[in-house]
Amino acid sequence: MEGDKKYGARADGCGVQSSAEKQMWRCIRYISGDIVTTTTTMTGEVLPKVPKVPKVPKVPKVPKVTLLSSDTIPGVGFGTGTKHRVKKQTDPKLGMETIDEDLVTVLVSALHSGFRHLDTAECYLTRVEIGEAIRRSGIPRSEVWITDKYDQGWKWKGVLLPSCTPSGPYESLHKSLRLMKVDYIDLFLIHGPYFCKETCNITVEEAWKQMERLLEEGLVRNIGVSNFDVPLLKRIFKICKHQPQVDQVEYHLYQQEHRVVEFCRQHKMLVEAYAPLTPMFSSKVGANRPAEPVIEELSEKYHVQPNQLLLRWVYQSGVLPITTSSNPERMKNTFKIFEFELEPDDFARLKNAGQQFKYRGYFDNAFDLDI
Ligand SMILES: NC(=O)C1=CN([C@@H]2O[C@H](COP(=O)(O)OP(=O)(O)OC[C@H]3O[C@@H](n4cnc5c(N)ncnc54)[C@H](OP(=O)(O)O)[C@@H]3O)[C@@H](O)[C@H]2O)C=CC1
Ligand SMILES: O=C1Nc2ccccc2C1=O
Repeated sequence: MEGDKKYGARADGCGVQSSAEKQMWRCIRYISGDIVTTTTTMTGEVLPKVPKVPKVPKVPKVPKVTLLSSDTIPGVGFGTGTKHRVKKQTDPKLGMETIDEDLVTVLVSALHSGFRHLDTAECYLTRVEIGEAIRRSGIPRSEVWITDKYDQGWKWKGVLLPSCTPSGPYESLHKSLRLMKVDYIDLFLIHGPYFCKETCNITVEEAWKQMERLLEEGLVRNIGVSNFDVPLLKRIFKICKHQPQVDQVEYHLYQQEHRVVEFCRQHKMLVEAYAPLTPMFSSKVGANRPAEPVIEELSEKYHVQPNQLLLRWVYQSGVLPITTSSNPERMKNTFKIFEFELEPDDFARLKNAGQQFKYRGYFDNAFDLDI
């Protein structure tokens, strides 16, 4: 038809497309979030360069752990707190809404190494990178488990820091969905135990009711806590309609958290371990600590590196490790932990050696060290 010749092909593929029409369709695809390589609009406006969606590499199979809710969570998590949090909080060019490109690169690398479980929190300021990295990785959102945390404010080394969302978890989660550009979170935790007038205006019971509302509205798939000792867990159990699925705590050879682990086992809650590699760092725990020779001997016996031995010990004790690294080789070598098993005697030797020394890197004023 005459008209078709003049204006080129239609979007349904009939005839020949004019360059203006091609550019219009690229432009529409760009605006709708579809990733294309064009850098200019029809009017010549320069768009930011957007990388093509990469091919998702084949990755090792990671076992999943079943929660009381019946949801299954990948057996090792990749954290965006600690070193990543410090960078985001201290670089004046970065902030809650500003993307740290280096962290997005780290996260895409972690996803392409095989991690399908990412850990963030309101106060890490890394929510924005989590959402961006998942989109750039080419991995469907539904295949990645996101854990996020409500910031109830902190008492940290004698300094009082107020909550980022004084009205509670409900507001925090809505902020999170906007920053990540996702429509649900897999697991939402109350980050810490500091419910007091100086840090936030709500009680832990009020916060839990807001968590339950988020669950009932389908905006979060699971709810839980972090850094909660038994007395605080009992307060939740006293008032809850939906019980916590998870308690994320510091857990490693030198901090075995017997009381919390026992309570969680009784209530079918999963314990997650942050800072699982702590015994490797003499800068933290000091030199010549009792587990050192055992870690060395058993790393040789199992032909693994100390980080793999420590992560395996955590996993084999029924606790899900959350680790992190900026180094792609270290990311990849994490998955070796699912390829070997510590013999019961070796597991016990590590456990017993660890119990000869106590070290807590976080929140020593919130826990009783006399375990
Ligand atoms: N709920 C809470 O209150 C808390 C939660 N968390 C969460 O847990 C996550 C993990 O905690 P984190 O203490 O960082 O965990 P880890 O114990 O896994 O320590 C990670 C550190 O170890 C280094 N590392 C990793 N592999 C090796 C190796 N093979 N040899 C030497 N060094 C290595 C990494 O540096 P490199 O990049 O050089 O490899 C990184 O700095 C956090 O990111 C956060 O998401 C953490 C603290 C508190
Ligand atoms: O990753 C973390 N680093 C921290 C330091 C202080 C309080 C909480 C955290 C984290 O969750």
